[in-house]
Amino acid sequence: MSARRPLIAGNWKMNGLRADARALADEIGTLRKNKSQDAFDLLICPPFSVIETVGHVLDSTGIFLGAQDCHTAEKGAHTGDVSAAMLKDAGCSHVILGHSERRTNHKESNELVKQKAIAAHNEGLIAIICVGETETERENGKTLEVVTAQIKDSVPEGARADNTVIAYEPVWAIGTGKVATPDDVQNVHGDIRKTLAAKLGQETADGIRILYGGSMKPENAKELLALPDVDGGLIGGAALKAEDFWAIAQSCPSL
Ligand SMILES: O=C(CO)COP(=O)(O)O
Repeated sequence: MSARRPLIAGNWKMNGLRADARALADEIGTLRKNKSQDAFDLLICPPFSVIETVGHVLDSTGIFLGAQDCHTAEKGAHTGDVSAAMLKDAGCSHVILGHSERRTNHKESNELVKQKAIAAHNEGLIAIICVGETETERENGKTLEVVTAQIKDSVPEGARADNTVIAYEPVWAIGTGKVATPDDVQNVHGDIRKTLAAKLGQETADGIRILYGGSMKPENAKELLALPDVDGGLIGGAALKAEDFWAIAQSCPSL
């Protein structure tokens, strides 16, 4: 079991019109309000279009609000993009960066993810930096090599426990129902922490939370969240159902 306070983060991806988003946030907020002594942090990352709507609903629930991407620049001629300053202004405390859906579909490099993380840090946002291998990389025995390179090259030198979270999301496990075995997850998370320690110093690495993401559900959450280097989850599909998201959070070991 980890000594770090677990973070259960919902990545809603491109889901949620205003009425649905409001209803879902309200359901989660109500569950949270009934339990004020939780041994975990909760975070919801809705699409840009409903950030403010969800933020209003979450007000005074203690649930953190985040976004799913940001630009490297503070402002300027970047049609369609949103800056870290704008997210902060809209009430966000966190931003997911380098999700595999962006690394793949938008050709985001490690260097770009790092520049986005620096932009997020400059605005006082917590960057959730995603890493993870593809199925082919895994089959070729390249998991640790790929993830180590992603950590080395996507995490800024200024990363600390209070401004950075890592999410290990094996690409082949996202939205597929396939989940990495607890042994594999612990092995990769342990390796990520070693890489962070070499890059940032042992003490900093010890405090940084490393989340697992990829088909995390109420049925498998307890076993995953009990692993020594798993400090929470980044949840996709199951975050769109309040009771499943809450059940996952309830699976966190108590501190
Ligand atoms: O990509 C994910 C979270 O960022 C995981 O998605 P699923 O939980 O739907 O597999």
